[in-house]
Formats: sequence, C-alpha cells, structure tokens
Amino acid sequence: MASEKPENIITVGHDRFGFDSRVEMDTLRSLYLSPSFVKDGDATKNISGAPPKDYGAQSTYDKSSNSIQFTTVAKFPPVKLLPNAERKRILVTGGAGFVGSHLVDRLMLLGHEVTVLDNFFTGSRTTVSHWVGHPNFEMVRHDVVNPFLIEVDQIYHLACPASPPHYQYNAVKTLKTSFLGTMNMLGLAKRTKARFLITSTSEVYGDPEEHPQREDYWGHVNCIGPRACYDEGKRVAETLTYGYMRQDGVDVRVARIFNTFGPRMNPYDGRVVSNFIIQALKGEDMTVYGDGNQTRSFQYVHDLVDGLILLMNGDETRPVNIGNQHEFTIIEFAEAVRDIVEKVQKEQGNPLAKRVNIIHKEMPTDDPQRRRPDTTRAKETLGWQPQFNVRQGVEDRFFSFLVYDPC
Ligand SMILES: O=c1ccn([C@@H]2O[C@H](COP(=O)(O)OP(=O)(O)O[C@H]3OC[C@@H](O)[C@H](O)[C@H]3O)[C@@H](O)[C@H]2O)c(=O)[nH]1
Repeated sequence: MASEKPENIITVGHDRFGFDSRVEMDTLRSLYLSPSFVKDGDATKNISGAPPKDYGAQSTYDKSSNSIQFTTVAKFPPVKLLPNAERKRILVTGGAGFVGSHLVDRLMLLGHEVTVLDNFFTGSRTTVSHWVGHPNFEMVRHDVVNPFLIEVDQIYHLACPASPPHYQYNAVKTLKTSFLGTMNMLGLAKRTKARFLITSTSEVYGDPEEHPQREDYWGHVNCIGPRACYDEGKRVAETLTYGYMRQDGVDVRVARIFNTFGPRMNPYDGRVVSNFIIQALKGEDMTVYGDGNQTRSFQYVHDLVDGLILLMNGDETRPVNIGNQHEFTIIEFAEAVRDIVEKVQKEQGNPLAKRVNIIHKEMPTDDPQRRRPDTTRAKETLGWQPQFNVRQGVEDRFFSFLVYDPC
C-alpha cells in the first residue's frame, strides 16, 4: 500500500457499446458540494484550498452563528448536445443518494434527460442541487414502494438504504423497498419497454464460503439475522428481476456492487470508510470491530459509475460483480486511512498533535468474514476494471466536506 504511487487520473468513462461516457475528473470534482468557505468572525477562508468553482452550489459555514449559507448556481456546467435520437429519458431511483448522485452527474453531463426519484431517507437534496432548474433535470420526492408513472427509456433502480445501521433501522421498510420498490420499477419497465438496471449487492453472498466471490456462487445468508432484511431483500429483488425478464421479456441488467466510497458519502452512515475518516480527522480512536482480520475490498465511486453505465449499455443480462479486487483486512485498512489522512493534514498545515489510536469493539452479528469480488465477468463482457486504488480515492480529498464540523 505505502509503495503505491498514485497516477493522476484525468478522465473516467468509456466509449463502448455505442455510448461515450467519458468525462473529465475536474468537471466531476467541480460538482461535489464541499464547504468551500468557512466564516470565522470577519475572516472568510477557503478551507478546501480548491479554486473558486464555476459551477455547483457553494456553501459558507459561519462559526459564530453555526449557520450555513448556500449559494445557488448562476450557470450550469455545459452538457453534451445530443441529437434527439440519442438523447435518452433516464430515471434514477435513489438519485439523490451517494452513488445515485454521481450517476446523475455523469448522465446529465452526457446530455440525457434525467429524472431523480428519492424519498430522502438517506439521500439528500444537496447532492444534486447543482442541477435543479436545468431543463434536462427533474427531481421528484417519491417513495418507490408506491407506483410511479412516467415515460422513460432506461431505469437505474438504486433506491434502498445501503449502510448496515441504516438498513437495519427499519428492517421491514428495507424489505418493502427491496421487494415492492423493485416490483413497481419493473412494472414501469414492462409498461414503457425501458431497459431496467438494478443495483444489487455483494451482500447477496452473505458470509461467503467461497473466495473470491464469483457471480455463480449462490451465497451463504442467514435468513433470520439482522442483516437479512437487506441481504434477502436484494436476493428477492434479483429473483423478481429475472422473473420479469423470463415472464414478460423485460430487458434487465443486474449489478452486484461491492464496498464503495467517495465524495458525498454520508459522514455519519456508520460504514467503515466514513467512520475511519471522521475518526482520523477528529483525532478520535478508530474503532475496529472484532479482531480486524475480516476483509473487504473498496472501490472508488467513479469506477462504480463507469461499471453501471457500461452494464446498462452492454448486452450482459447475467449478474455482474462491480468492485475493486484489492483486499484489505479491516485493521490494515484502518492503518492505511490513518496514514493517508495524516499525510493530507500535514500537507494542509494542520497536523494532529498525536497519532490516533486504533481500538477494538465488538463484532456485529453475521458480519461477513471475507469479501472480494471476482471481476472476470465484468472484464470479459464489459471491458471494465477499476482505475482507482484506495489511496487515489482518499487522496482525491473527497472528505473535505467534513469540515462543517471541524472539532
Ligand atoms: O467503525 C467501523 C465500521 C465497520 N467496521 C467493519 O468494517 C467492515 C465493513 O463494514 P461496513 O459497515 O462499511 O460495510 P459492510 O461490508 O459490512 O456492508 C456493506 O456491504 C456492501 C454494501 O452493499 C453495503 O454498503 C453494506 O451493506 C465490517 O467488517 C465492519 O464490522 C469496523 O471495523 N469499524
């Protein structure tokens, strides 16, 4: 890890399957809502060190009044001007969430008409606020457990809480979202003949007995445990998806997403990346659950979006794993995050007085012990593989938004 030399990644996306999804990283970066400024007394300073933005909402945090001022965009980023025949009407459920908002950015920049459906349970309006008012963009507050009627060409169905504390918060609601939400969106796809892509999860493999996990592994899920609402919810959502494909000829795509991180993650979603980064930034103890020998592989969100767009536009109808193959034990990951955050803090001239400690807490029930995707299928059928490693992702300063709460 320490010896990895990050390369500068300038563009993401691919020109494949008749769909050119390439955009510049700088354009995407300009859209992250980071707290660009902090007002402290009379002084207002640019905390992220980033140059002033041309696009994207800006925010200024005022320490004295503990208030935040949003400035709406004066102009939108240029989007591709597509001929009518190429411009698609695309529905993104969960489009105000962490992954959804990045997908929306990409689809908007590429010139499509995008409708976001979100109930804002874990998503937030601020993730896509920079598109509000754009003629190609529409945002609807709607819960997918209820039917929704619209004319569309493609549906990316992402809506569902994904972090273990969030999806366990209301297990029955998570199940309803997975089953009824997916059924409603598949019904819409059937009626409109839209292509339908569901974001499933590595959690369908449960606590896997095969390693790494290939798509033809059936999994090892405790169907009555605390994680089952999500794991079984997504499993039945896949079953429904293939039911609609076989019975009704719906054109389906299934992505099994492995652990993902990046800008606009909810800093308090309780997942390991946000927990570790917040703890390292604040100088708090980093909490490793259990002995830390369980493993995960972490992908940067832009790689995932590349994979989703390729899958939607390619011909592969079987499930496809989308994840990074670099496997960390959680204890190694804690050390890596601590090193990277320390390096960034030093570069920004605000090093912590002392190293944060790594402490151990109780292991959650049914926590999968080993997880790493076999991504051969994604490589062979989509030509996809991740570009970013963890260091490149974390060093992309995606956590600068956390300084809303700097102490
Ligand atoms: O503070 C923490 C948080 C988490 N962890 C551990 O870190 C590992 C990863 O935990 P996370 O909560 O980030 O995510 P999990 O891998 O358990 O679940 C995730 O899997 C894939 C996705 O579909 C979902 O985003 C999520 O369910 C687990 O072993 C967990 O016990 C810690 O050691 N400390």
